[in-house]
Amino acid sequence: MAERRYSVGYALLPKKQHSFIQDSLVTLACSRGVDLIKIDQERPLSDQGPFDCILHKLYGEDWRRQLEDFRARNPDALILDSPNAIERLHNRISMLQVVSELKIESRTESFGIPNQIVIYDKETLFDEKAWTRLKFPVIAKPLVADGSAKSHKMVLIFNHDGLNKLKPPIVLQEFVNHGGVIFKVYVVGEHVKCVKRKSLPDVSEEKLGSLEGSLSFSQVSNLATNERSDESYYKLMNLEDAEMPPQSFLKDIAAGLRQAMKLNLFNFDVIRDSRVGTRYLIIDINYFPGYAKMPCYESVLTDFFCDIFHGREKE
Ligand SMILES: Nc1ncnc2c1ncn2[C@@H]1O[C@H](COP(=O)(O)OP(=O)(O)OP(=O)(O)O)[C@@H](O)[C@H]1O
Ligand SMILES: O=P(O)(O)O[C@H]1[C@H](OP(=O)(O)O)[C@@H](OP(=O)(O)O)[C@@H](O)[C@@H](O)[C@@H]1OP(=O)(O)O
Ligand SMILES: [Mg+2]
Ligand SMILES: [Mg+2]
Repeated sequence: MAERRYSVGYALLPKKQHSFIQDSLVTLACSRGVDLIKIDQERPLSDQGPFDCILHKLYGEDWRRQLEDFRARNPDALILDSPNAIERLHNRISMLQVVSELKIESRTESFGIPNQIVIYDKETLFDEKAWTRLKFPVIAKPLVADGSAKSHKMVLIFNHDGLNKLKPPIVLQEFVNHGGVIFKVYVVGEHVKCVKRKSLPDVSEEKLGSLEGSLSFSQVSNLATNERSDESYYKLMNLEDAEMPPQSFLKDIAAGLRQAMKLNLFNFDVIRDSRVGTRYLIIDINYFPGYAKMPCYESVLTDFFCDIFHGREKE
């Protein structure tokens, strides 16, 4: 008897579709019984399908309503991931709150988030009392992380002079020296893959006093290179010497975040505190990141689809 095939309808913006829906992924998934089918965003979702799963990275009330309608009509189908769960990541305070509440068993490593405060208005920005807990340098990040270019615009603030050009609502997060390397941990269901990326260089205490008020930047960790083979990338960015955090530690954090956030598709950014080599800080969590930059993304995603469909057969 022919093996049951599964259909995954995807709804992505053009840039995302171009980067994520590569022939290599479609072909491999198809060979494993999973058909990736583009949802026509010009027509109602209810007129399309049938789908065993909807994979999406779209926002807005109309799309949310269509997904709710789809879920009501197809209670056994999967939605990856639910808009309610994704919403937590659109605010840089609620995004990291889940990390602060995470408990994992770890023998030597510890983790947390950097000291941070949220500033809703200019008055608070210049109110010294609001500052008692933070020390310079700090990174000013837009409070809203909604995928817009604006939500990635950051400013590294070295002293009070740098506060003038900030526009609340923002999060002010202590800049923690971490040796210029960031660890991006990609999560696809139970699959966890850590890669190294270029980050901001350390800021020495001595230099702090003489630095200009601030430095603006955006998505420093997203430097694309032609060949994605990690060895050459790590050499090019001289990242090869940076030691990876223990995989079991990252898997425990990934599993804890997945359970707490009820998300399957995300990555989280980890830096190692240069002052304490076994202390790791989570500074950012992203829904449905750039998986195509992850080594072997085709097999990881295809294995995940098989897990969710065949795993359900065993239920
Ligand atoms: N608290 C911090 N201490 C040190 N460096 C930081 C800190 N927060 C951010 N950075 C640096 O700034 C970069 C961007 O920060 P963050 O990841 O929060 O922004 P983003 O726009 O959400 O990035 P992404 O493209 O990963 O979504 C990080 O990759 C890291 O290099
Ligand atoms: O496509 P890219 O490779 O830039 O992926 C980036 C992704 O952009 P896209 O979803 O619009 O594609 C970003 O999404 P928004 O926060 O802007 O929603 C965010 O998830 C980054 O963390 C991803 O970079 P990565 O963490 O994987 O390095
Ligand atoms: Mg980040
Ligand atoms: Mg981010």
